[in-house]
Amino acid sequence: MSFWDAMAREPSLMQTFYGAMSGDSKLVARVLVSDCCKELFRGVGSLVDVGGGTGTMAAAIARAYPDINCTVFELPQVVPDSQDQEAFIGLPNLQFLGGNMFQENIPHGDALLLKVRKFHPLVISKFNHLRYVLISST
Ligand SMILES: C[S@@+](CC[C@H](N)C(=O)[O-])C[C@H]1O[C@@H](n2cnc3c(N)ncnc32)[C@H](O)[C@@H]1O
Repeated sequence: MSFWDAMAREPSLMQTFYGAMSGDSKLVARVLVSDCCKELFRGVGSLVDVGGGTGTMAAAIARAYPDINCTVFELPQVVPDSQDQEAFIGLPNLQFLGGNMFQENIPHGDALLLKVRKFHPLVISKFNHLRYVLISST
């Protein structure tokens, strides 16, 4: 059983983990959507946050750039609670898609966002053909 599957069996652990991830993303998102990073988003019409957790980062981008269509691609067990968050209602350019990045095709996007500590070779091979990869690492 994977770490993620094991965690899915412990709702309180899930809440703590994804809450912590979201808190970190709030900080990083403040920089990413500030004027200093505007250039990164030039020409980007669609963005996929791969393993985007509860959507904090994608939502910040969707709010700052209403013309960018943002998708959070996450494990199916994380999506239902995430997409129902009240803060995301009224963000027409934000959607969630459940899937496993190692088993399924990552949806197409002009830009992919992936927050990891180190790259898994499988992930790199999937990203090779893409135009942009925005990386944020804690
Ligand atoms: C380090 S957390 C980062 C979460 C989010 N990007 C953030 O910054 O808050 C890694 C994320 O990848 C997701 N994840 C792990 N394995 C995955 C897979 N095979 N396919 C899709 N998402 C996956 C986890 O559910 C988790 O939300």
